[in-house]
Amino acid sequence: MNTLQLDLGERSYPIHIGANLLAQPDLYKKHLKGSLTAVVTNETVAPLYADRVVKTLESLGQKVKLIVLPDGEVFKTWEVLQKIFDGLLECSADRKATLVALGGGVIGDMTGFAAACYMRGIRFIQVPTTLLSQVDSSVGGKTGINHPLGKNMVGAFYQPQAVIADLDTLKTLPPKELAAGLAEVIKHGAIADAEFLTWIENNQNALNACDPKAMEHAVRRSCEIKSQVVAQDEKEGGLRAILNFGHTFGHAIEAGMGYGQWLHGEAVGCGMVLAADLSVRVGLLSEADASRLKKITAALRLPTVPPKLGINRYMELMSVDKKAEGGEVRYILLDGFGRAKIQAVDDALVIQTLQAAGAG
Ligand SMILES: NC(=O)c1ccc[n+]([C@@H]2O[C@H](COP(=O)([O-])OP(=O)(O)OC[C@H]3O[C@@H](n4cnc5c(N)ncnc54)[C@H](O)[C@@H]3O)[C@@H](O)[C@H]2O)c1
Ligand SMILES: O=C(O)C(=O)C[C@@H](O)[C@H](O)[C@H](O)COP(=O)(O)O
Ligand SMILES: [Zn+2]
Repeated sequence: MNTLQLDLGERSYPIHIGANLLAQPDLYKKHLKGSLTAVVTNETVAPLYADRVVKTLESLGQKVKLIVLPDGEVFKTWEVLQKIFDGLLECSADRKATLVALGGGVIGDMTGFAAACYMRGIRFIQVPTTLLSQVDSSVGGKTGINHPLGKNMVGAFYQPQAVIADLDTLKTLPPKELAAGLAEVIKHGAIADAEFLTWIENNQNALNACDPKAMEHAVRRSCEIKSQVVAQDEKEGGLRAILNFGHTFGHAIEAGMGYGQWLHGEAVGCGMVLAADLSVRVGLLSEADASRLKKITAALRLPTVPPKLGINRYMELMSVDKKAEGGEVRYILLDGFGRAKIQAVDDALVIQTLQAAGAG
């Protein structure tokens, strides 16, 4: 097992990465305060892994409440969030209760938000079971739900007590979900570590095959990169926005198509290809590098051609991006691999990117 530390002063926490971690009581033990733990999961993950986690918590003397939500991005809503509060109140959870988020990014984001809100804040532990959630969403404390008009529009920065990433859970992940997670892995290489991007390029077969050694490296290096960024800028005052590379276009695809039609990672994969093209138009990135990123994205079985939502619709959807300031949308661009920057871009160039990609 590898353990990284996300340094955030009194909100610092460990990120454990390794095989067979779900059933290790010691990893949960010191993060529990009271005698009740609620495990929040979904209908797909519960039959696979809930029993193991519940039994482990019970072995620590915890009373365990299992809260099973419907599965899907389309359920990342107020109504479904309410089911977590219903479950907590049903078992009279008090302020010492702990939530365990067992699942992918949807479960992690919603459970974290519920933890931030319930009685104005209780503890929670992230137990990510998708590649995407192990390399990205379980780390850094962004929690929340979607709004029909925009992704993750309602939420809170709220850090977990610990992240327990059991690499064995990836063995049951469908190939499409594996690819979605690889999009955020590519993102980490593209924005912060050119060598890591080359490693991804050279290990594409192992990554596509979910090879355990390749997964271990992808998860560990991604968590290192993300932790270093978040430690410097927890609440996205500046630097943290680089983690949003590909997301301005990607979130527009997700909301525009209807949540769940394109997986988050698929939309981000395609969004990164568009953001790289925009970086070329702005004069920051070479055409050769943009084309290399597109090749890597395609090789990891991610879409590189955006859906035809229409140019105006894209511009409308992107105008609600959380990075916008004073009505001006700011994009994450690549200034070469391993170097990202945030800047406003002339609409005309964005439109050129969308038109050239066939988004119109
Ligand atoms: N908070 C953040 O920093 C952050 C970062 C990236 C993405 N996100 C959010 O995360 C979400 C996407 O996360 P995701 O890609 O994990 O999607 P997800 O949570 O929908 O999980 C994907 C699918 O895999 C299933 N699943 C989960 N674990 C499994 C396993 N081990 N075996 C088999 N099936 C399994 C789920 O039930 C689901 O059907 C989006 O809502 C996105 O906005 C948040
Ligand atoms: O942690 C971050 O910061 C990120 O931007 C990571 C993204 O991969 C993630 O999708 C995040 O949820 C997007 O945040 P948002 O603020 O654009 O909703
Ligand atoms: Zn993302």
